[in-house]
Amino acid sequence: MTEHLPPAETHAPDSFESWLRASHADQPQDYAHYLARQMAPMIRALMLMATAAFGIAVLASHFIRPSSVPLLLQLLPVPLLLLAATVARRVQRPRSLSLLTLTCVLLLEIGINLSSIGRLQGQPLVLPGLLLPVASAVIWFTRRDFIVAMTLCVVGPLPMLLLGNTHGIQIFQYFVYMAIAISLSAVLRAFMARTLFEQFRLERRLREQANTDGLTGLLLRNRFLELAQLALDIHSQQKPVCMLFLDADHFKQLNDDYGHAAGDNALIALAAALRTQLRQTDLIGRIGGEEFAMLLPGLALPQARERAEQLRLAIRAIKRPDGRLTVSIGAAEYRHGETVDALLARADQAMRQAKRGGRDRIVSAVGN
Ligand SMILES: Nc1nc2c(ncn2[C@@H]2O[C@H](COP(=O)(O)OP(=O)(O)OP(=O)(O)O)[C@@H](O)[C@H]2O)c(=O)[nH]1
Repeated sequence: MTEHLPPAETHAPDSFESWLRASHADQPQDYAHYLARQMAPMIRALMLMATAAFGIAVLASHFIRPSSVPLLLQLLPVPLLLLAATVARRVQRPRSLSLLTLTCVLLLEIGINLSSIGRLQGQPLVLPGLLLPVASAVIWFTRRDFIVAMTLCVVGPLPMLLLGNTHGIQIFQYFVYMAIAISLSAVLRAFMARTLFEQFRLERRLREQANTDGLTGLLLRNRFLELAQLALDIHSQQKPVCMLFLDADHFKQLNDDYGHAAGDNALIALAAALRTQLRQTDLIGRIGGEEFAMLLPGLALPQARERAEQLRLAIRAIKRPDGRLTVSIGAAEYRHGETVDALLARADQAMRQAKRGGRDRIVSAVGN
């Protein structure tokens, strides 16, 4: 009885869920991590700079114009700020980094408000200037980070302004200063965010190119094996997994008789034929010159052989100058505890047997 195979999905580029959707689609999470990696050193540096500037400003103003708040209390945020900067050195995740930075802004605000108590009017207005550089450090992450950071900048110094002796003109000056600074941040963010995203995409494309074969666009051996091992780890507990090893027949002859370009065209057509049979969970790679491998999660050997037969016929439909393009295929089913290399080696052995048996055929690995 013939079992029905799951339908092949035509838009599943070289799939295993389109390389776990990591290589082709724009990945907001990947991008957030990329940003965190890029921005982390600057964020830490700004935290330290703001801490040092805050400490110096509080000490200096204490000697110039002492406030009624004890100096130690005014300096209380400094160790906490240093702690936040130290923790930030180890943090990689964008959300945690953003939270730490916003905490740093909050601590600065507490310090700024503390140091303003009992001072002459207007004197502490310099300190809110420390907030923007630190708050700006996270505004690239998400729009929400931008809004939270800018709101903190505006709202944080308000107690100092409203409860202190600050007169109306100074409050007005403060808001003009903040409005200019925030507008500037918004404009910078809009342009920088686009540049950073383009750079992220470019770097990712370069990484992908390093993993894919230039001629067929399929995964190269190492990347194929890496992803195949991952797919085995994910799928092999619950369902069978098979590996096909495909090798084009008499390929040297094609090259020798009709030139390398004819051989290249045949390889491109072969890869395209493989792609048309691909499901989301499958994975294909070009693992050698005219050798291809296909991992088929969810298929036991009889079904994998059926799929191999479909592939063999699809490839047979490709014309080469001296006749039909054919492949010899070895099929092997995953055995518990086996590595992907061992599975591939068994499929390879079966393929060699198919060659010895006359080519253009499918052979299953022994022991399956
Ligand atoms: N055009 C082209 N040829 C390639 C490429 N990579 C490998 N080849 C050729 O593929 C041929 C493989 O030859 P063999 O390993 O002798 O195998 P075969 O001639 O296919 O014979 P069987 O496998 O025994 O059927 C060699 O001539 C390689 O030069 C490529 O990217 N483009």
